[in-house]
Amino acid sequence: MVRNSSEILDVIIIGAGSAGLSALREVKKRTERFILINDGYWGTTCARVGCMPSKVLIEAANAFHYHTKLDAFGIRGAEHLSVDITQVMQRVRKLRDDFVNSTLKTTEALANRTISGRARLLGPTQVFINNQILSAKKIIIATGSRPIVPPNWQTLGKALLTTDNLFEQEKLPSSLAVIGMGPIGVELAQALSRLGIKVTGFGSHKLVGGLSDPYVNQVAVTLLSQEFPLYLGEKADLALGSKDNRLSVNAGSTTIVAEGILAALGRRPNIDDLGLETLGVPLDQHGLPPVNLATLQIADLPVFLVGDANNFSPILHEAADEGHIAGLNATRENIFCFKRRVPLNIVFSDPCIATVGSRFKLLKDREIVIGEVHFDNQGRARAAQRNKGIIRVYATAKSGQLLGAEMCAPAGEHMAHLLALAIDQSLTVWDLLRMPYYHPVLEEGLRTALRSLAAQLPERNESDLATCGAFNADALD
Ligand SMILES: Cc1cc2nc3c(=O)[nH]c(=O)nc-3n(C[C@H](O)[C@H](O)[C@H](O)COP(=O)(O)OP(=O)(O)OC[C@H]3O[C@@H](n4cnc5c(N)ncnc54)[C@H](O)[C@@H]3O)c2cc1C
Ligand SMILES: NC(=O)c1ccc[n+]([C@@H]2O[C@H](COP(=O)([O-])OP(=O)(O)OC[C@H]3O[C@@H](n4cnc5c(N)ncnc54)[C@H](O)[C@@H]3O)[C@@H](O)[C@H]2O)c1
Repeated sequence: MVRNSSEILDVIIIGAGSAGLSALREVKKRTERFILINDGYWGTTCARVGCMPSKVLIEAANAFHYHTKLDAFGIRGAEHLSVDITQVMQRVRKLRDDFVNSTLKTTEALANRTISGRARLLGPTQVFINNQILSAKKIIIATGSRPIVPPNWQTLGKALLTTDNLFEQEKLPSSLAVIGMGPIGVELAQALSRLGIKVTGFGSHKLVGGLSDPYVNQVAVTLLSQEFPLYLGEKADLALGSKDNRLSVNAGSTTIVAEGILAALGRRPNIDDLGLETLGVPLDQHGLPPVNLATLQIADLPVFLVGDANNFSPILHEAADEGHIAGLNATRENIFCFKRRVPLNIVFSDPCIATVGSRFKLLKDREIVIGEVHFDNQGRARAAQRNKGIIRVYATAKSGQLLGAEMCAPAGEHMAHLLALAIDQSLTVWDLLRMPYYHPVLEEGLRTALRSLAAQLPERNESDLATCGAFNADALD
Protein backbone atom coordinates (compact mmCIF):
# COMPACT_ATOMS: atom_id res chain seq x y z
CA MET A 1 0.00 0.00 0.00
CA VAL A 2 1.27 3.47 -0.86
CA ARG A 3 1.70 5.75 2.16
CA ASN A 4 1.18 9.49 1.76
CA SER A 5 3.29 11.38 4.29
CA SER A 6 1.38 14.29 5.87
CA GLU A 7 4.57 16.29 6.58
CA ILE A 8 5.36 18.98 4.00
CA LEU A 9 9.12 19.12 3.80
CA ASP A 10 11.03 22.23 2.81
CA VAL A 11 13.38 20.43 0.43
CA ILE A 12 13.85 16.96 -1.04
CA ILE A 13 17.27 16.30 -2.58
CA ILE A 14 17.38 13.34 -4.97
CA GLY A 15 20.92 12.01 -5.39
CA ALA A 16 23.77 12.05 -2.86
CA GLY A 17 26.66 12.68 -5.22
CA SER A 18 28.88 15.74 -5.22
CA ALA A 19 26.07 18.00 -6.49
CA GLY A 20 23.53 16.62 -4.00
CA LEU A 21 25.95 16.91 -1.06
CA SER A 22 26.83 20.46 -2.05
CA ALA A 23 23.12 21.32 -2.10
CA LEU A 24 22.70 19.57 1.24
CA ARG A 25 25.39 21.76 2.84
CA GLU A 26 23.35 24.89 2.05
CA VAL A 27 19.95 23.37 2.79
CA LYS A 28 21.09 22.09 6.21
CA LYS A 29 22.13 25.59 7.26
CA ARG A 30 18.58 26.90 6.79
CA THR A 31 16.16 24.09 7.62
CA GLU A 32 15.87 20.71 9.31
CA ARG A 33 12.84 19.79 7.23
CA PHE A 34 14.64 18.05 4.36
CA ILE A 35 15.17 14.52 3.06
CA LEU A 36 18.12 13.23 1.04
CA ILE A 37 17.32 10.25 -1.17
CA ASN A 38 19.95 8.10 -2.90
CA ASP A 39 19.66 5.04 -5.08
CA GLY A 40 22.40 2.39 -5.02
CA TYR A 41 25.77 2.99 -3.40
CA TRP A 42 26.36 6.07 -1.30
CA GLY A 43 29.76 7.76 -1.43
CA THR A 44 29.58 9.77 -4.72
CA THR A 45 30.67 8.88 -8.25
CA CYS A 46 33.77 11.07 -7.85
CA ALA A 47 35.13 9.12 -4.88
CA ARG A 48 33.81 5.64 -5.81
CA VAL A 49 34.31 5.22 -9.55
CA GLY A 50 35.31 8.60 -10.96
CA CYS A 51 37.89 11.33 -10.41
CA MET A 52 39.67 9.80 -7.43
CA PRO A 53 40.26 6.11 -8.28
CA SER A 54 41.14 7.11 -11.86
CA LYS A 55 43.75 9.53 -10.58
CA VAL A 56 45.24 6.90 -8.24
CA LEU A 57 45.59 4.55 -11.21
CA ILE A 58 47.11 7.32 -13.36
CA GLU A 59 49.67 8.16 -10.65
CA ALA A 60 50.81 4.51 -10.53
CA ALA A 61 51.06 4.41 -14.32
CA ASN A 62 53.08 7.62 -14.51
CA ALA A 63 55.36 6.56 -11.67
CA PHE A 64 56.22 3.40 -13.62
CA HIS A 65 56.43 5.20 -16.96
CA TYR A 66 59.19 7.35 -15.54
CA HIS A 67 61.51 4.35 -15.83
CA THR A 68 61.54 4.85 -19.61
CA LYS A 69 63.32 8.19 -19.07
CA LEU A 70 65.91 7.05 -16.55
CA ASP A 71 68.47 5.86 -19.06
CA ALA A 72 68.62 9.34 -20.59
CA PHE A 73 69.46 10.73 -17.15
CA GLY A 74 72.33 8.27 -16.88
CA ILE A 75 70.51 5.99 -14.42
CA ARG A 76 70.84 2.32 -15.32
CA GLY A 77 68.87 -0.82 -14.45
CA ALA A 78 65.38 0.50 -15.19
CA GLU A 79 64.64 -2.52 -17.39
CA HIS A 80 64.50 -4.65 -14.22
CA LEU A 81 61.44 -2.80 -12.90
CA SER A 82 58.00 -4.39 -13.34
CA VAL A 83 54.38 -3.71 -12.49
CA ASP A 84 52.36 -5.88 -10.12
CA ILE A 85 48.85 -5.10 -11.43
CA THR A 86 47.17 -6.85 -8.50
CA GLN A 87 49.02 -4.58 -6.07
CA VAL A 88 48.32 -1.51 -8.19
CA MET A 89 44.58 -2.29 -8.17
CA GLN A 90 44.65 -3.01 -4.44
CA ARG A 91 46.18 0.40 -3.78
CA VAL A 92 43.54 2.01 -6.01
CA ARG A 93 40.79 0.38 -3.91
CA LYS A 94 42.46 1.16 -0.59
CA LEU A 95 42.68 4.86 -1.35
CA ARG A 96 39.26 4.76 -2.98
CA ASP A 97 37.78 3.34 0.23
CA ASP A 98 39.37 6.16 2.25
CA PHE A 99 37.92 8.75 -0.13
CA VAL A 100 34.47 7.12 -0.03
CA ASN A 101 34.51 6.91 3.77
CA SER A 102 35.28 10.60 4.01
CA THR A 103 32.13 11.41 1.99
CA LEU A 104 29.98 8.92 3.92
CA LYS A 105 30.60 10.78 7.18
CA THR A 106 28.39 13.62 5.92
CA THR A 107 25.40 11.44 5.17
CA GLU A 108 25.75 8.95 8.05
CA ALA A 109 25.38 11.86 10.48
CA LEU A 110 21.96 12.64 9.00
CA ALA A 111 20.37 9.39 10.25
CA ASN A 112 16.60 9.58 9.59
CA ARG A 113 16.94 12.46 7.12
CA THR A 114 18.24 10.01 4.48
CA ILE A 115 16.41 7.35 2.47
CA SER A 116 17.96 4.65 0.27
CA GLY A 117 15.91 3.91 -2.83
CA ARG A 118 14.98 5.02 -6.31
CA ALA A 119 12.99 8.23 -6.36
CA ARG A 120 10.47 9.23 -9.00
CA LEU A 121 8.72 12.57 -9.39
CA LEU A 122 4.93 12.68 -9.26
CA GLY A 123 4.88 16.40 -10.06
CA PRO A 124 6.76 19.58 -9.05
CA THR A 125 6.21 19.04 -5.31
CA GLN A 126 5.84 15.28 -4.86
CA VAL A 127 8.23 12.34 -4.92
CA PHE A 128 7.45 8.63 -4.90
CA ILE A 129 10.01 6.59 -2.98
CA ASN A 130 9.85 3.07 -1.49
CA ASN A 131 6.05 2.94 -1.65
CA GLN A 132 5.49 6.29 -0.03
CA ILE A 133 4.70 9.74 -1.34
CA LEU A 134 6.73 12.64 0.06
CA SER A 135 5.75 16.27 -0.48
CA ALA A 136 8.09 19.26 -0.40
CA LYS A 137 8.07 22.94 -1.24
CA LYS A 138 11.23 22.48 -3.34
CA ILE A 139 12.92 19.53 -5.02
CA ILE A 140 16.57 19.34 -6.09
CA ILE A 141 17.37 16.65 -8.65
CA ALA A 142 21.04 15.61 -8.54
CA THR A 143 20.92 12.11 -9.99
CA GLY A 144 24.26 12.14 -11.86
CA SER A 145 25.12 10.11 -14.94
CA ARG A 146 26.24 6.63 -15.95
CA PRO A 147 28.46 5.13 -18.68
CA ILE A 148 26.86 4.64 -22.09
CA VAL A 149 26.93 0.97 -23.14
CA PRO A 150 25.18 -0.07 -26.37
CA PRO A 151 22.69 -2.92 -25.73
CA ASN A 152 24.58 -5.42 -27.94
CA TRP A 153 27.77 -4.85 -25.91
CA GLN A 154 26.08 -5.79 -22.65
CA THR A 155 26.18 -9.49 -23.52
CA LEU A 156 29.98 -9.53 -23.35
CA GLY A 157 30.02 -10.27 -19.65
CA LYS A 158 33.42 -10.06 -17.97
CA ALA A 159 35.18 -8.89 -21.15
CA LEU A 160 33.30 -5.57 -20.97
CA LEU A 161 34.72 -2.96 -18.64
CA THR A 162 33.40 0.50 -17.88
CA THR A 163 34.55 2.88 -15.16
CA ASP A 164 31.79 1.38 -13.00
CA ASN A 165 33.66 -1.94 -12.71
CA LEU A 166 37.24 -1.20 -13.82
CA PHE A 167 38.56 -0.33 -10.36
CA GLU A 168 37.03 -3.50 -8.88
CA GLN A 169 39.18 -5.76 -11.07
CA GLU A 170 41.79 -7.89 -9.26
CA LYS A 171 43.64 -8.43 -12.53
CA LEU A 172 43.36 -6.75 -15.92
CA PRO A 173 43.24 -8.33 -19.39
CA SER A 174 46.58 -8.45 -21.19
CA SER A 175 45.05 -6.63 -24.18
CA LEU A 176 42.32 -4.04 -24.09
CA ALA A 177 40.49 -1.94 -26.67
CA VAL A 178 39.60 1.43 -25.18
CA ILE A 179 36.66 2.73 -27.17
CA GLY A 180 35.93 6.46 -27.01
CA MET A 181 38.70 9.07 -26.77
CA GLY A 182 37.01 11.71 -24.64
CA PRO A 183 38.58 12.61 -21.27
CA ILE A 184 37.89 9.19 -19.76
CA GLY A 185 39.17 7.20 -22.74
CA VAL A 186 42.36 9.27 -23.08
CA GLU A 187 43.20 9.20 -19.36
CA LEU A 188 42.62 5.49 -18.94
CA ALA A 189 44.02 4.30 -22.29
CA GLN A 190 47.32 6.02 -21.53
CA ALA A 191 47.43 4.88 -17.92
CA LEU A 192 46.64 1.24 -18.73
CA SER A 193 49.13 1.25 -21.58
CA ARG A 194 51.81 2.64 -19.27
CA LEU A 195 51.04 -0.17 -16.84
CA GLY A 196 51.95 -2.68 -19.54
CA ILE A 197 48.55 -3.59 -20.96
CA LYS A 198 48.42 -3.84 -24.75
CA VAL A 199 45.98 -1.00 -25.38
CA THR A 200 44.41 0.00 -28.69
CA GLY A 201 42.44 3.25 -28.71
CA PHE A 202 39.41 4.03 -30.88
CA GLY A 203 37.58 7.33 -31.24
CA SER A 204 34.78 8.20 -33.60
CA HIS A 205 35.89 11.87 -33.63
CA LYS A 206 39.24 13.08 -34.92
CA LEU A 207 39.43 15.31 -31.84
CA VAL A 208 40.52 13.75 -28.55
CA GLY A 209 40.21 14.62 -24.85
CA GLY A 210 37.63 17.35 -25.38
CA LEU A 211 39.98 19.50 -27.51
CA SER A 212 38.56 21.68 -30.27
CA ASP A 213 41.77 23.28 -31.62
CA PRO A 214 43.03 21.09 -34.50
CA TYR A 215 46.67 22.15 -33.96
CA VAL A 216 46.69 21.19 -30.31
CA ASN A 217 44.76 18.04 -31.17
CA GLN A 218 47.36 17.03 -33.73
CA VAL A 219 50.10 17.26 -31.10
CA ALA A 220 48.01 15.30 -28.59
CA VAL A 221 47.21 12.57 -31.12
CA THR A 222 50.85 12.31 -32.22
CA LEU A 223 52.06 11.96 -28.63
CA LEU A 224 49.37 9.45 -27.62
CA SER A 225 50.01 7.42 -30.79
CA GLN A 226 53.64 7.03 -29.75
CA GLU A 227 52.40 5.06 -26.75
CA PHE A 228 49.58 2.94 -28.20
CA PRO A 229 47.85 2.48 -31.59
CA LEU A 230 45.07 5.00 -31.99
CA TYR A 231 42.34 4.79 -34.64
CA LEU A 232 40.29 7.95 -35.03
CA GLY A 233 37.42 9.12 -37.19
CA GLU A 234 35.37 5.91 -37.36
CA LYS A 235 32.78 4.51 -35.00
CA ALA A 236 33.96 1.25 -33.45
CA ASP A 237 31.76 -1.80 -33.05
CA LEU A 238 32.30 -5.25 -31.60
CA ALA A 239 31.98 -8.77 -32.91
CA LEU A 240 32.35 -12.04 -31.05
CA GLY A 241 33.82 -14.79 -33.29
CA SER A 242 31.29 -17.64 -33.60
CA LYS A 243 33.97 -20.37 -33.66
CA ASP A 244 36.82 -19.21 -31.49
CA ASN A 245 34.84 -16.85 -29.24
CA ARG A 246 37.46 -14.18 -29.89
CA LEU A 247 36.41 -10.59 -29.39
CA SER A 248 37.18 -8.29 -32.28
CA VAL A 249 36.77 -4.54 -32.62
CA ASN A 250 36.01 -3.06 -36.03
CA ALA A 251 36.32 0.58 -36.99
CA GLY A 252 36.23 1.41 -40.70
CA SER A 253 38.86 -0.78 -42.34
CA THR A 254 40.57 -1.60 -39.03
CA THR A 255 39.94 -4.83 -37.13
CA ILE A 256 41.79 -5.83 -34.00
CA VAL A 257 41.38 -8.68 -31.55
CA ALA A 258 41.41 -7.91 -27.82
CA GLU A 259 40.87 -9.80 -24.61
CA GLY A 260 38.73 -7.03 -23.17
CA ILE A 261 36.95 -3.76 -23.93
CA LEU A 262 36.85 -0.57 -21.94
CA ALA A 263 33.77 1.36 -23.08
CA ALA A 264 34.39 5.10 -22.71
CA LEU A 265 31.66 6.22 -25.09
CA GLY A 266 30.41 9.05 -22.91
CA ARG A 267 27.97 9.29 -20.01
CA ARG A 268 24.18 9.55 -19.98
CA PRO A 269 22.28 11.63 -17.40
CA ASN A 270 20.26 9.52 -14.96
CA ILE A 271 16.95 11.11 -15.89
CA ASP A 272 15.11 8.20 -17.46
CA ASP A 273 12.29 6.90 -15.25
CA LEU A 274 12.60 9.95 -13.06
CA GLY A 275 9.14 11.27 -13.92
CA LEU A 276 10.33 14.54 -15.51
CA GLU A 277 7.30 14.33 -17.81
CA THR A 278 5.06 14.98 -14.77
CA LEU A 279 6.52 18.50 -14.46
CA GLY A 280 4.39 19.79 -17.35
CA VAL A 281 7.28 21.47 -19.21
CA PRO A 282 8.59 20.52 -22.66
CA LEU A 283 11.46 18.01 -22.69
CA ASP A 284 14.13 18.14 -25.43
CA GLN A 285 15.17 15.20 -27.63
CA HIS A 286 17.35 13.87 -24.76
CA GLY A 287 14.46 14.07 -22.31
CA LEU A 288 15.91 17.13 -20.55
CA PRO A 289 13.68 20.00 -19.35
CA PRO A 290 14.72 23.68 -19.77
CA VAL A 291 17.18 24.64 -16.98
CA ASN A 292 18.38 28.17 -16.23
CA LEU A 293 22.14 27.71 -15.70
CA ALA A 294 22.36 30.85 -13.55
CA THR A 295 19.71 29.61 -11.10
CA LEU A 296 19.53 25.86 -11.87
CA GLN A 297 15.74 26.17 -11.78
CA ILE A 298 13.64 24.15 -14.21
CA ALA A 299 11.43 26.70 -16.05
CA ASP A 300 9.58 28.59 -13.27
CA LEU A 301 8.99 25.48 -11.16
CA PRO A 302 10.10 24.85 -7.56
CA VAL A 303 12.41 22.16 -8.99
CA PHE A 304 16.16 22.36 -9.68
CA LEU A 305 18.30 20.10 -11.88
CA VAL A 306 22.03 20.02 -11.04
CA GLY A 307 25.32 18.25 -11.70
CA ASP A 308 25.87 15.59 -14.38
CA ALA A 309 22.10 15.07 -14.51
CA ASN A 310 21.59 18.29 -16.51
CA ASN A 311 24.47 17.44 -18.87
CA PHE A 312 25.73 21.06 -18.97
CA SER A 313 29.30 20.54 -17.77
CA PRO A 314 29.77 17.08 -16.26
CA ILE A 315 32.81 17.79 -14.10
CA LEU A 316 33.16 17.95 -10.38
CA HIS A 317 33.61 21.63 -9.55
CA GLU A 318 30.65 22.53 -11.79
CA ALA A 319 28.50 19.87 -10.09
CA ALA A 320 29.48 21.28 -6.70
CA ASP A 321 28.71 24.86 -7.84
CA GLU A 322 25.33 23.84 -9.19
CA GLY A 323 24.41 22.04 -5.97
CA HIS A 324 25.45 25.14 -4.01
CA ILE A 325 23.31 27.43 -6.19
CA ALA A 326 20.28 25.13 -6.02
CA GLY A 327 20.68 24.60 -2.27
CA LEU A 328 20.62 28.37 -1.72
CA ASN A 329 17.81 29.08 -4.17
CA ALA A 330 15.68 26.26 -2.78
CA THR A 331 15.79 27.73 0.72
CA ARG A 332 15.32 31.45 -0.02
CA GLU A 333 12.29 33.60 -0.77
CA ASN A 334 13.69 34.82 -4.06
CA ILE A 335 15.64 33.03 -6.74
CA PHE A 336 19.11 34.52 -7.33
CA CYS A 337 21.12 34.43 -10.54
CA PHE A 338 24.75 33.37 -10.13
CA LYS A 339 27.63 34.22 -12.44
CA ARG A 340 29.22 30.92 -13.46
CA ARG A 341 32.97 30.38 -13.37
CA VAL A 342 35.37 30.56 -16.30
CA PRO A 343 35.16 27.16 -18.07
CA LEU A 344 38.10 24.92 -17.10
CA ASN A 345 38.53 21.31 -18.21
CA ILE A 346 41.60 19.27 -17.42
CA VAL A 347 42.39 15.79 -18.71
CA PHE A 348 45.05 14.09 -16.61
CA SER A 349 47.03 12.73 -19.51
CA ASP A 350 50.78 13.26 -19.88
CA PRO A 351 51.32 15.84 -21.28
CA CYS A 352 48.19 17.24 -19.75
CA ILE A 353 45.32 18.19 -22.07
CA ALA A 354 43.34 21.23 -20.95
CA THR A 355 40.89 23.79 -22.26
CA VAL A 356 40.23 27.05 -20.46
CA GLY A 357 37.90 29.97 -21.16
CA SER A 358 36.34 30.11 -24.62
CA ARG A 359 36.99 27.03 -26.71
CA PHE A 360 38.77 27.51 -30.05
CA LYS A 361 35.75 26.21 -31.96
CA LEU A 362 33.62 29.06 -30.58
CA LEU A 363 36.25 31.72 -31.39
CA LYS A 364 37.37 30.86 -34.86
CA ASP A 365 34.93 33.26 -36.53
CA ARG A 366 35.87 36.15 -34.21
CA GLU A 367 38.70 38.63 -34.64
CA ILE A 368 41.29 37.01 -32.45
CA VAL A 369 45.04 36.62 -32.30
CA ILE A 370 46.69 33.37 -31.26
CA GLY A 371 49.94 32.89 -29.39
CA GLU A 372 51.67 29.53 -29.50
CA VAL A 373 54.51 27.68 -27.83
CA HIS A 374 55.95 24.22 -28.49
CA PHE A 375 57.79 22.71 -25.56
CA ASP A 376 60.34 20.72 -27.57
CA ASN A 377 63.13 23.23 -26.87
CA GLN A 378 61.89 24.75 -23.61
CA GLY A 379 64.82 24.75 -21.21
CA ARG A 380 63.29 23.42 -17.99
CA ALA A 381 61.15 20.89 -19.89
CA ARG A 382 64.30 19.53 -21.55
CA ALA A 383 66.08 19.29 -18.20
CA ALA A 384 63.22 17.14 -16.89
CA GLN A 385 62.77 15.04 -20.07
CA ARG A 386 59.28 16.56 -20.38
CA ASN A 387 59.87 18.58 -23.54
CA LYS A 388 56.74 17.65 -25.47
CA GLY A 389 53.56 19.55 -26.08
CA ILE A 390 51.95 22.79 -27.15
CA ILE A 391 49.93 25.68 -25.71
CA ARG A 392 47.76 27.95 -27.87
CA VAL A 393 46.38 31.09 -26.24
CA TYR A 394 43.58 33.18 -27.76
CA ALA A 395 43.00 36.91 -27.20
CA THR A 396 41.02 39.74 -28.79
CA ALA A 397 42.85 41.34 -31.72
CA LYS A 398 42.07 44.87 -30.51
CA SER A 399 43.12 44.93 -26.88
CA GLY A 400 44.78 41.57 -26.32
CA GLN A 401 42.22 40.57 -23.71
CA LEU A 402 42.64 36.88 -22.91
CA LEU A 403 39.72 34.76 -24.07
CA GLY A 404 40.86 31.18 -23.78
CA ALA A 405 43.50 28.54 -24.39
CA GLU A 406 43.84 24.92 -25.35
CA MET A 407 46.90 22.85 -24.59
CA CYS A 408 48.59 19.51 -24.39
CA ALA A 409 51.52 20.55 -22.29
CA PRO A 410 53.77 19.63 -19.37
CA ALA A 411 52.24 21.00 -16.14
CA GLY A 412 49.17 21.85 -18.23
CA GLU A 413 46.92 21.54 -15.17
CA HIS A 414 48.78 24.44 -13.55
CA MET A 415 49.07 26.54 -16.71
CA ALA A 416 45.32 26.16 -17.25
CA HIS A 417 44.61 27.36 -13.70
CA LEU A 418 46.85 30.42 -14.16
CA LEU A 419 45.04 31.29 -17.38
CA ALA A 420 41.62 30.72 -15.78
CA LEU A 421 42.52 33.22 -13.03
CA ALA A 422 43.69 35.73 -15.66
CA ILE A 423 40.57 35.31 -17.81
CA ASP A 424 38.33 35.63 -14.76
CA GLN A 425 40.01 38.95 -13.97
CA SER A 426 39.58 40.12 -17.62
CA LEU A 427 43.35 40.53 -17.92
CA THR A 428 45.10 41.29 -21.19
CA VAL A 429 48.18 39.57 -22.56
CA TRP A 430 50.15 42.66 -21.49
CA ASP A 431 48.84 42.38 -17.94
CA LEU A 432 50.10 38.80 -17.77
CA LEU A 433 53.45 39.68 -19.34
CA ARG A 434 53.94 42.40 -16.73
CA MET A 435 53.84 39.81 -13.95
CA PRO A 436 56.92 37.95 -12.66
CA TYR A 437 58.18 34.67 -14.14
CA TYR A 438 60.89 32.86 -12.25
CA HIS A 439 63.70 31.15 -14.10
CA PRO A 440 63.93 28.33 -15.07
CA VAL A 441 60.28 27.17 -14.89
CA LEU A 442 57.78 25.60 -17.27
CA GLU A 443 55.68 28.78 -17.01
CA GLU A 444 58.35 30.48 -19.10
CA GLY A 445 56.91 28.33 -21.90
CA LEU A 446 53.51 29.89 -21.33
CA ARG A 447 55.21 33.31 -21.40
CA THR A 448 56.67 32.46 -24.82
CA ALA A 449 53.13 31.82 -26.09
CA LEU A 450 52.00 35.15 -24.59
CA ARG A 451 54.94 36.98 -26.18
CA SER A 452 54.16 35.47 -29.57
CA LEU A 453 50.61 36.69 -29.12
CA ALA A 454 51.69 40.18 -27.99
CA ALA A 455 53.91 40.50 -31.07
CA GLN A 456 50.74 40.49 -33.18
CA LEU A 457 49.09 43.30 -31.21
CA PRO A 458 49.51 47.07 -31.72
CA GLU A 459 52.85 48.34 -30.32
CA ARG A 460 53.13 49.28 -26.64
CA ASN A 461 54.77 51.92 -24.54
CA GLU A 462 58.34 50.68 -24.06
CA SER A 463 58.65 51.97 -20.52
CA ASP A 464 56.37 49.10 -19.47
CA LEU A 465 58.06 45.84 -18.33
CA ALA A 466 55.45 43.86 -20.27
CA THR A 467 57.47 44.57 -23.43
CA CYS A 468 60.67 42.97 -22.00
CA GLY A 469 61.40 40.45 -24.75
CA ALA A 470 62.88 37.00 -25.17
CA PHE A 471 66.63 36.20 -25.37
CA ASN A 472 65.83 33.72 -28.13
CA ALA A 473 68.06 31.21 -26.35
CA ASP A 474 66.68 27.87 -25.12
CA ALA A 475 68.55 28.16 -21.85
CA LEU A 476 67.12 31.56 -20.99
CA ASP A 477 63.48 31.52 -22.15
C1 LIG B 1 36.20 7.83 -14.50
C2 LIG B 1 35.79 9.26 -14.22
C3 LIG B 1 36.76 10.20 -13.98
C4 LIG B 1 36.40 11.51 -13.72
N1 LIG B 1 37.39 12.40 -13.48
C5 LIG B 1 37.08 13.67 -13.20
C6 LIG B 1 38.10 14.59 -12.90
O1 LIG B 1 39.28 14.26 -12.88
N2 LIG B 1 37.74 15.86 -12.62
C7 LIG B 1 36.44 16.27 -12.65
O2 LIG B 1 36.18 17.44 -12.40
N3 LIG B 1 35.45 15.41 -12.94
C8 LIG B 1 35.74 14.12 -13.21
N4 LIG B 1 34.74 13.23 -13.46
C9 LIG B 1 33.35 13.70 -13.45
C10 LIG B 1 32.78 13.81 -12.02
O3 LIG B 1 33.05 12.62 -11.32
C11 LIG B 1 31.28 14.07 -12.09
O4 LIG B 1 31.05 15.26 -12.82
C12 LIG B 1 30.64 14.21 -10.72
O5 LIG B 1 30.96 13.12 -9.92
C13 LIG B 1 29.11 14.32 -10.86
O6 LIG B 1 28.51 14.44 -9.61
P1 LIG B 1 26.93 14.36 -9.46
O7 LIG B 1 26.60 14.74 -8.06
O8 LIG B 1 26.26 15.11 -10.54
O9 LIG B 1 26.55 12.83 -9.70
P2 LIG B 1 26.87 11.51 -8.83
O10 LIG B 1 28.04 11.66 -7.96
O11 LIG B 1 26.83 10.40 -9.82
O12 LIG B 1 25.60 11.38 -7.87
C14 LIG B 1 24.33 11.02 -8.30
C15 LIG B 1 23.69 10.10 -7.29
O13 LIG B 1 22.28 10.02 -7.57
C16 LIG B 1 21.86 8.66 -7.45
N5 LIG B 1 20.62 8.48 -8.23
C17 LIG B 1 20.47 8.34 -9.56
N6 LIG B 1 19.16 8.21 -9.88
C18 LIG B 1 18.47 8.29 -8.71
C19 LIG B 1 17.09 8.23 -8.37
N7 LIG B 1 16.13 8.10 -9.29
N8 LIG B 1 16.76 8.30 -7.07
C20 LIG B 1 17.70 8.46 -6.11
N9 LIG B 1 19.00 8.54 -6.37
C21 LIG B 1 19.39 8.46 -7.65
C22 LIG B 1 23.05 7.90 -8.01
O14 LIG B 1 23.01 6.55 -7.66
C23 LIG B 1 24.21 8.67 -7.37
O15 LIG B 1 24.51 8.18 -6.10
C24 LIG B 1 35.05 11.89 -13.71
C25 LIG B 1 34.05 10.94 -13.93
C26 LIG B 1 34.41 9.64 -14.19
C27 LIG B 1 33.34 8.61 -14.42
N1 LIG C 1 39.74 14.95 -16.01
C1 LIG C 1 38.45 15.22 -16.07
O1 LIG C 1 38.01 16.33 -15.78
C2 LIG C 1 37.51 14.18 -16.47
C3 LIG C 1 37.93 12.89 -16.57
C4 LIG C 1 37.02 11.96 -16.96
C5 LIG C 1 35.72 12.32 -17.21
N2 LIG C 1 35.32 13.59 -17.09
C6 LIG C 1 33.93 13.96 -17.40
O2 LIG C 1 33.18 12.85 -17.75
C7 LIG C 1 32.47 13.11 -18.96
C8 LIG C 1 32.38 11.85 -19.76
O3 LIG C 1 33.65 11.55 -20.33
P1 LIG C 1 33.79 10.56 -21.53
O4 LIG C 1 35.19 10.63 -22.00
O5 LIG C 1 33.21 9.24 -21.18
O6 LIG C 1 32.74 11.14 -22.58
P2 LIG C 1 32.83 12.09 -23.86
O7 LIG C 1 31.44 12.19 -24.33
O8 LIG C 1 33.58 13.31 -23.59
O9 LIG C 1 33.68 11.24 -24.91
C9 LIG C 1 33.22 10.03 -25.45
C10 LIG C 1 33.85 9.84 -26.80
O10 LIG C 1 33.50 8.55 -27.27
C11 LIG C 1 33.33 8.61 -28.66
N3 LIG C 1 32.51 7.48 -29.10
C12 LIG C 1 31.21 7.24 -28.83
N4 LIG C 1 30.82 6.08 -29.41
C13 LIG C 1 31.91 5.58 -30.04
C14 LIG C 1 32.16 4.40 -30.79
N5 LIG C 1 31.22 3.48 -31.00
N6 LIG C 1 33.40 4.21 -31.30
C15 LIG C 1 34.38 5.10 -31.08
N7 LIG C 1 34.21 6.22 -30.36
C16 LIG C 1 33.00 6.45 -29.83
C17 LIG C 1 32.66 9.97 -28.87
O11 LIG C 1 32.92 10.41 -30.17
C18 LIG C 1 33.35 10.84 -27.83
O12 LIG C 1 34.45 11.52 -28.37
C19 LIG C 1 33.25 14.20 -19.66
O13 LIG C 1 32.38 15.05 -20.36
C20 LIG C 1 33.95 14.91 -18.57
O14 LIG C 1 33.22 16.07 -18.24
C21 LIG C 1 36.20 14.53 -16.74
